[in-house]
Amino acid sequence: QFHMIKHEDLIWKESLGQGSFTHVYRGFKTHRRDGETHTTEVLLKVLDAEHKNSWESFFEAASLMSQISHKHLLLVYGVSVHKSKNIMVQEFVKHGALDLYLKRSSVSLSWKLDVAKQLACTLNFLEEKNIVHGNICAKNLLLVREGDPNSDNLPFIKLSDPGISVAMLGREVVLDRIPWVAPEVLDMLELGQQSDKWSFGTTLWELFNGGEVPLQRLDPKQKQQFYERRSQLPCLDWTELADLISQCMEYQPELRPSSRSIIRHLNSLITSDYEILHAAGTLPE
Ligand SMILES: N#Cc1ccc(Nc2nc(N)cc(-n3ccc(CO)n3)n2)cc1
Repeated sequence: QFHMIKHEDLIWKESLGQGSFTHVYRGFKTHRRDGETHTTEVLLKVLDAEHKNSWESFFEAASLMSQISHKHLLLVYGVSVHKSKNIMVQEFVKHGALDLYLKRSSVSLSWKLDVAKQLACTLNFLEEKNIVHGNICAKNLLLVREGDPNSDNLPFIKLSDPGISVAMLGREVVLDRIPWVAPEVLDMLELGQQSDKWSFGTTLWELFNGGEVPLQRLDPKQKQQFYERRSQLPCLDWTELADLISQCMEYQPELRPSSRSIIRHLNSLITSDYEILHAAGTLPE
C-alpha cells in the first residue's frame, strides 16, 4: 500500500534536526516522466537504527496518512529502504514545525484562532473517517504558509504523520508525552477517538502560550502524579478559550466535546473584543 522510492532517486541535503526516534533532512526526489527528469523538494524522515523493530509501526503511521487525502494532512510520497535505513519521503513544508515557529515569532490572536480552526476541521475529518491520529501536538503541525500580520492572508497548516504508535513505545516515553497523551491511554495503552480531543486541548494550550512546553520541568514520575491528581494545565486569561481547553482535557473521555461542537465553540470566539481589550491593557496580562 505504499509507493517504494529507489534510494538512488533521493538527493540528501542538510539535516533539519530530529524528532523523538527520527532524523529529518531536506532533500529532493527525482523521477523520470516521458523521458524528462523532474526533481521535487522533499523532507526525508529517517527512523533511528536502534528503533528498527518499530519500523512497521513507523510505516503504518505513514500509510495511514497516504490512504486518506485532505488539504490539512501532510502528503507522504512513499518510503525508501536502504541497507538498515528506513526512510519516509514527505512533501517539504516551507516553514517547518509550529512549536519552533511559535517560539521565535509573535503572531496575532486571529492568526492563532485560525490555526486552531484548521486543526479542529482536520480533527473533524479524521473523526468522520473513524481514524485516530494519536500524536496531535504543535511539533506535528507544519506551517505551509506563514500568513503575514499586516495583510490579512492567513496561515495554513498541515498535520504530520503520527510517528510510531504509542502502543509500541516504552512506558517512560509514554509518560514523557504527558500532557499530550490522554490519561486513559496511559492505563490501557489503547487510543480511542476521544484521545485525540485531549491532545487537541494540549495543542491549543501550546498555541496560545507562545509555544511554551507544558509541564516542561516535570520528570516522568511527577508527570504521572499530574494525572493521578487530575490536575489541569495553568489556565489562560482568555476564559472562553480556557473553557474549551478544559472541556477537551476532561479526564472522562466521553465528556469531551464532539469535534463539531469544538468548531462551533471556536467560531463563537470573537477575537475583536478580546484583542481590543487586551491591546488596551485593560485585561490582566
Ligand atoms: N529551518 C527550518 C525548516 C525545518 C523543516 C521544514 N520542513 C518540514 N517539512 C516536513 N514535511 C516536516 C518537517 N518536520 C520538522 C520536524 C518534524 C517532526 O515531525 N517534521 N519539516 C522547513 C524549514
